[in-house]
Amino acid sequence: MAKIAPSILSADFSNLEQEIKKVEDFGADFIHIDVMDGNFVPNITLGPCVIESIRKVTNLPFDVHLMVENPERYLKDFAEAGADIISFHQEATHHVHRTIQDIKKLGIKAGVAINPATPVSLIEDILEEVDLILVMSVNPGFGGQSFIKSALKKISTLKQIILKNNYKTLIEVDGGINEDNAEKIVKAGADILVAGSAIYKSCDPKGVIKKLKLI
Ligand SMILES: O=C(CO)[C@@H](O)[C@H](O)COP(=O)(O)O
Ligand SMILES: [Co+2]
Repeated sequence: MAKIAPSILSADFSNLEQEIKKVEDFGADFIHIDVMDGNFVPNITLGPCVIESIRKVTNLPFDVHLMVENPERYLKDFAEAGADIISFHQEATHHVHRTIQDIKKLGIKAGVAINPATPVSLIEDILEEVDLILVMSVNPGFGGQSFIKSALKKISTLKQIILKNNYKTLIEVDGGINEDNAEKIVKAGADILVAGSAIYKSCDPKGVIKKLKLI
């Protein structure tokens, strides 16, 4: 059974407390928080002060997805604001291994995200070090895009390497996930599904979370 991480990027930002409590009541496992800097991606979202505020409204773990250049500059700020997992992009720093170690030194979990065009081979050497790999199934920057099918092959390749080597690394998949394609994604090897618009833009978010959790 996959764990579900609703992305608040598609939530009503004027009412974040209720939007977070709602998905917690409906059985969400994490809150996925998309941080965009207008540089690594062509969109700007939120920073540590918003995370610090919403930290008070839920006990769910905060899964912070950094879509920022040189993420190493902000790790301490996000950890202090309440992140439980920080994932940064392989493409956004020269120092992937060092950045993983720096996140772990802050006492939280470390994830590495890869864009649709980034091959698994580029993160194979750090797989054992990292708590999760965040496979992007859309180009990062916006919610509500369509799932890129080539992610499925990437997920199964990753899963085979993880199983073969007995690594503990989890696979999280992010972008364009809905009730229609979730089964294929979990079959390919996903452990955590991020869903933004499929949950927050639905008239039955409770039903969507329930269905995704049963896969
Ligand atoms: O990181 C991102 C987008 O860059 C995601 O977390 C999206 O927020 C997911 O939204 P949907 O594709 O599920 O609408
Ligand atoms: Co995300």
